[in-house]
Amino acid sequence: MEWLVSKTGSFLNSTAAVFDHVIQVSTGLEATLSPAAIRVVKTIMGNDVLSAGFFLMILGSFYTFFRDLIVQYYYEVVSWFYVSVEVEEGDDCYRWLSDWVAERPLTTSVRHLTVKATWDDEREEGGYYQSTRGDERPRLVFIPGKGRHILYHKGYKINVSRERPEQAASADSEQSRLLASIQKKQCLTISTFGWDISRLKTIVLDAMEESYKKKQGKTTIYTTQPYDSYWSNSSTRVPRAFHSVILSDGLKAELLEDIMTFRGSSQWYHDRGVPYRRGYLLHGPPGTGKTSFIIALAGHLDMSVCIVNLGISGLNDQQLDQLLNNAPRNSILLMEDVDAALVKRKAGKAQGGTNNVTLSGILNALDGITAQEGSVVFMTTNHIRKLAPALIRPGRCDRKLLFDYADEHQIRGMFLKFFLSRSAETGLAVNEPVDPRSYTRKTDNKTTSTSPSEAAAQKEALLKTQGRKEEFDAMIHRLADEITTKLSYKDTITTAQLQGFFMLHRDNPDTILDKIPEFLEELRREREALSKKKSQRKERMAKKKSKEEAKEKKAKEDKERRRAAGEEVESSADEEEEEDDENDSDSFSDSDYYDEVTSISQTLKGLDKDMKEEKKEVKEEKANGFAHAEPGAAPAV
Ligand SMILES: Nc1ncnc2c1ncn2[C@@H]1O[C@H](COP(=O)(O)OP(=O)(O)OP(=O)(O)O)[C@@H](O)[C@H]1O
Repeated sequence: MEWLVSKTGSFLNSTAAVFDHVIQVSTGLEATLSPAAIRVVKTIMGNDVLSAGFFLMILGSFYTFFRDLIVQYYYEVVSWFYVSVEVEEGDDCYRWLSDWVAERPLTTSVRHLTVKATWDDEREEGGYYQSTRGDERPRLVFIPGKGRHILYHKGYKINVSRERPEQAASADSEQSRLLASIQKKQCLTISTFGWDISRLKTIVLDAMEESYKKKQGKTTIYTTQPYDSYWSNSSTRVPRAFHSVILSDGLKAELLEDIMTFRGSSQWYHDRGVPYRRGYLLHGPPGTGKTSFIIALAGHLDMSVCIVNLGISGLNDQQLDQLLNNAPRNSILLMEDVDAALVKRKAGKAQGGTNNVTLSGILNALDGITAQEGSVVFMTTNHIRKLAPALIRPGRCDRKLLFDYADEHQIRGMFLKFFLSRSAETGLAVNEPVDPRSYTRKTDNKTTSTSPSEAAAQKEALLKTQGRKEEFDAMIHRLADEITTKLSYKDTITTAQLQGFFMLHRDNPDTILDKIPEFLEELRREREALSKKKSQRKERMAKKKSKEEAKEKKAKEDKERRRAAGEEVESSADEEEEEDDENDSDSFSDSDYYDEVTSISQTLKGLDKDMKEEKKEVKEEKANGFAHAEPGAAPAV
């Protein structure tokens, strides 16, 4: 202890001596310092504790300085021995490289993973399709998570680093900081030891090739996440067979021809200075095949589909513009339910929501699609009347096509699609009782070698089956004729409802005819319930509106009174908002929506009334001994 005290004392003395010496040596300095400053320095030097503290402070500063220096140069020095490639989220390369990394076997160094459940069709090839009692499970994809990881590729070590760049602390509020951090794109860096960059270039090229190979013959669907202004998600799926979508006679062929002509007319557009893009609006009741058609069309034309959900929270005009402009090449841009997005915006605004897509934002984004030559944009809506004329004027929307309730051609087509044997669309042989569990995936069918006698027996069985199939098909055609006399456009059935009905009886097509009255009755009840609900909602809205109007009127009168009394009155946010909406002359009002709903329910009521009258007529005809005529068999409207 004594030793420690004496050592510390001598250390402090020598420190003081050093400072004394410094002071003495810098006598010139003394002349320049003010007497007060010299007094402070001398006090410090004369006090053991103060001079030791001062010394430690200097020591600490040196330590920090050298530590930072080492850290900074360590990475520079180390990186001198490495080559690296960095890519930002949102770029195609990011997707390719992420998938490439996900496909590599993980080493023990990878301890932080991101896991993704996917239902893509890759499981058919990869053999990682899991099944218990025949039911399906998603494929789990494990990807190295945030941080640095090591992988081995062709015998050499690859460092993979996934980081989100540091957040600038300048954002003024917590919310904007959060928003900015979400918007900040992740970076993926791959690096390897040595100075040969060609290895990494090869990896990127391989990743791109792998990605294209996987997408071959598939339809890729791109979507986006809240707050992202790039296509952050993509999934591939087996293309939907084009002939599986049943539209009115000639509509599909007409649309296909239109789009094919467009795709082959780039020179024509350039020569005439017309922006080379084409917009389509598919409108009509829900469940009439609008989305299905677009997906099938993309598969047929070997294009991808980029789906923008305009109602997604956090999406603003600028992001929408970026999304539309940065859509992957050779893709169809699909904006679903455009009307709903604007209604949501109004509701969102009222509740302080974050959806900021405006009508003018959509218009600008549509007009500004310049990066993509030959863009094909599809919009869908259930309520065309709610759309602003500016949105659907030619140039933004070149073709408006009604996807209506199923007509006879569609009813027949849907029935044949479900029940005709060897149905090319479904691959199901429906002349055998179809047990859903007997439907196996392509990969489950193993090719086994057969002996000549087995082959002959199989051939005979096949011929027999063939004969039965032809018989069965003839029956299905007869049934289809009868069904189209019982159901018609007038029944206001959507193709989705038909699909549900036929699927319900898929094992017994011959019972379908008897089930039709039940089916129609069910639809009628559904419609009634829906229109009741809608009229109740309309009443509620009208009440709410009149209350709000009364409140607003009162507030305005109050303000007027105060203004008249000479008080200073600020214009409220509400007033400004109101002005905004008024300026937004293209926007539609809620009342339009309800007008439309009312008109639909009135049409339905009218149709029901027509049917009742027809039934009455038939009864009368029967009573008068005329030939039997089925209700609902009136010609299509
Ligand atoms: N015309 C059709 N041909 C074949 N299948 C159809 C057709 N219409 C609807 N379907 C089937 O009905 C379901 C719903 O169809 P889809 O989503 O395409 O309708 P939609 O018109 O886009 O509806 P919404 O307006 O609500 O988005 C799908 O399973 C689809 O297979």
